[in-house]
Amino acid sequence: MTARAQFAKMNGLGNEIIVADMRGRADRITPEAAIALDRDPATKFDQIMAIHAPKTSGTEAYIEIINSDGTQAQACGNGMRCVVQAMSAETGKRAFTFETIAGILTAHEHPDGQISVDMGMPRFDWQDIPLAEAFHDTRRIELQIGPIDAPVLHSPSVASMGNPHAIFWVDQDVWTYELERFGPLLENHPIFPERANISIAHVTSRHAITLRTWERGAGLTRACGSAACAAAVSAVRTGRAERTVTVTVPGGPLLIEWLENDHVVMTGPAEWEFSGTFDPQTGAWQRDDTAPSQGAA
Ligand SMILES: N[C@@H](CCC[C@H](N)C(=O)O)C(=O)O
Repeated sequence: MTARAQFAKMNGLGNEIIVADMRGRADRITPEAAIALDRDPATKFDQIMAIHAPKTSGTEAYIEIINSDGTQAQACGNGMRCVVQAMSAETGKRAFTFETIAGILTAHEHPDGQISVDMGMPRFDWQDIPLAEAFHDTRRIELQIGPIDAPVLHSPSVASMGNPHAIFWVDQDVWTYELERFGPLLENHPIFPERANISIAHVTSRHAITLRTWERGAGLTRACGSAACAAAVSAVRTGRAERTVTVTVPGGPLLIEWLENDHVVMTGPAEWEFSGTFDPQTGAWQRDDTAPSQGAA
């Protein structure tokens, strides 16, 4: 049996996150372990943020992001806030530089506990998202769902925040749409060769957007930070909003700022729930404060 790794079950506005400490280990979390942890109601999650030893000098850690279906993601804004809170509690530091598969990013914790993450520069070229065919204006692409002559959702903006996003604009309450039905169909639509995160956005003022997201590899979520960033920049590109906007997701509000240097900064909270240890091969786990009987496998 593999030596157990420490983890913290956390959330970022209800985006369910497991922060796993994989530093000093040669092994990785297997897709089977991720799926087993997700299957257990106590550890059900949207993403695992696996903290590995740094690969590049000047960075605190290399962060691997794993969706609940066991696949990898390039970005996770809410998860990154959880990593910052966990590492800030461990080290007393407030500012961090991390590396992910998508590159280097910085983040810091404010005195009031809110955490800002520099999510980097958005990309809009169809090859970068990526799309399966050329669309030279990604503010609005041809894609619809529902009856051909009366689509329920249509003409999304698409953007990459390191990971692929499609934003469908609607004029009414985002809760009136069956995202759980349309999400999986759109996530796996052939136009998205690497699948996509699918959001429904209602712009309620030039500084406010309401958003729901079906996450690639994880499904319906109470919050998706990179989707909030993708919606904010797409709202600016389509003339719907200003560069500073509050994006309200089911879990609460996120402040998104698209800076003049093209970087997108997301600010919001993170919350610790409980800690434990787990086996990165199988997903068998145990709470720190309970007897050894608890946990999967
Ligand atoms: N919850 C995340 C995004 C997670 C990644 C996504 N499911 C993907 O595969 O791209 C966030 O807060 O950004």
